[in-house]
Amino acid sequence: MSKAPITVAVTGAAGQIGYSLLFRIASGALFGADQPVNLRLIERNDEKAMKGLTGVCMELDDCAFPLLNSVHPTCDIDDGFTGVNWALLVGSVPRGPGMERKDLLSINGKIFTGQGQAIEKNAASDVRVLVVGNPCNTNCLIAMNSAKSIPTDRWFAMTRLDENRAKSQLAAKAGVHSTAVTNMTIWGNHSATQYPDFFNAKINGKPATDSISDTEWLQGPFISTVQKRGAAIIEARGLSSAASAANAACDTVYSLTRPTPASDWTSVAVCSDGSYGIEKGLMFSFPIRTDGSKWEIVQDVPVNEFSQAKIKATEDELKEERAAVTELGLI
Ligand SMILES: NC(=O)C1=CN([C@@H]2O[C@H](COP(=O)(O)OP(=O)(O)OC[C@H]3O[C@@H](n4cnc5c(N)ncnc54)[C@H](O)[C@@H]3O)[C@@H](O)[C@H]2O)C=CC1
Ligand SMILES: O=C([O-])CC(=O)C(=O)O
Repeated sequence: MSKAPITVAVTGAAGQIGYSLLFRIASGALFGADQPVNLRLIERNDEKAMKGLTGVCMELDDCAFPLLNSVHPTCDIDDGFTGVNWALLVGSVPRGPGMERKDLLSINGKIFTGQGQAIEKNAASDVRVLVVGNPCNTNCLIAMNSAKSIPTDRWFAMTRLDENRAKSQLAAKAGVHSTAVTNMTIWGNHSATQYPDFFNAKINGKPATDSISDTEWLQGPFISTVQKRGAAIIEARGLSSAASAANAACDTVYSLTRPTPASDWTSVAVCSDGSYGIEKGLMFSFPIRTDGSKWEIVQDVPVNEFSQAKIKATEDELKEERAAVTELGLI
């Protein structure tokens, strides 16, 4: 007997990331080759956006995906989040050249109060939420605080693109394939203060620092390349990264819904429980392991003085962002 479909809402479905993401979801990349999905596609109440969404729905039809059970386009968020098991919150304005992601707080932050409330009111009782729209950690904080009856362990903000970027950089430097790089933690904010932790990363099961002895590169260009990769893509493309962001969203949901491979972990921002001294309640990226349904922050990852200073800087930035959205009345 075929499985009951999983219902996935995607906001900003007619945008750049949406255009890469929806076809992956419909083809089974998130939940597997035997798992049907319903898509609930949410766009702004705007003629151009909704017309674009109509075109995307036509293309989804034209793929005749075996696993795609239904597609429901809407600009009504209550309707859009009805019965959803996963809500992928992508819809928001991307930054342009010269902007930092936190410059988007006042533009995008308000989207997430209404969406949090609509998810609380309409979603399935097992709903899980992944925020992609920037600044994603603090947008997630806003949505989570607007939906207090949904347990805090259901809320995630995406730092997997940073994890993937960091793995690729280490792999290129060590002359190995990116799959040889494991245990890659991104600590903190999806921003230029994030800390890609090379000390605890492994290459072929051994400390990455055994393969890469260039400490100056690890402490300097490696970290700053990962931190500033989004800006470099905007500079090169004139548009923010979309295909790699959609790919990372798929990876995030995939990793959260399957057991984490032995002795590895993955990075995603979750509501801090005070682990590693990070203030409780901040949406902070940690090393995470899961059995496919319950996740935990990996404890006892060594944090030396260098790492501690980097982790503190990104925590401080998240506190500043939280103060800014508190000031704006969003939490
Ligand atoms: N966390 C991460 O690693 C990454 C996050 N992003 C962020 O993802 C977001 C989306 O990026 P793109 O798809 O490239 O932008 P885009 O501008 O191509 O698409 C955004 C879509 O969202 C829609 N939208 C805006 N407000 C909405 C609302 N209130 N409800 C529903 N839909 C709404 C727009 O109509 C548009 O179709 C941006 O904030 C971007 O900065 C992008 C790359 C990586
Ligand atoms: O940099 C941006 O604004 C888009 C983004 O989040 C990324 O590419 O990491």
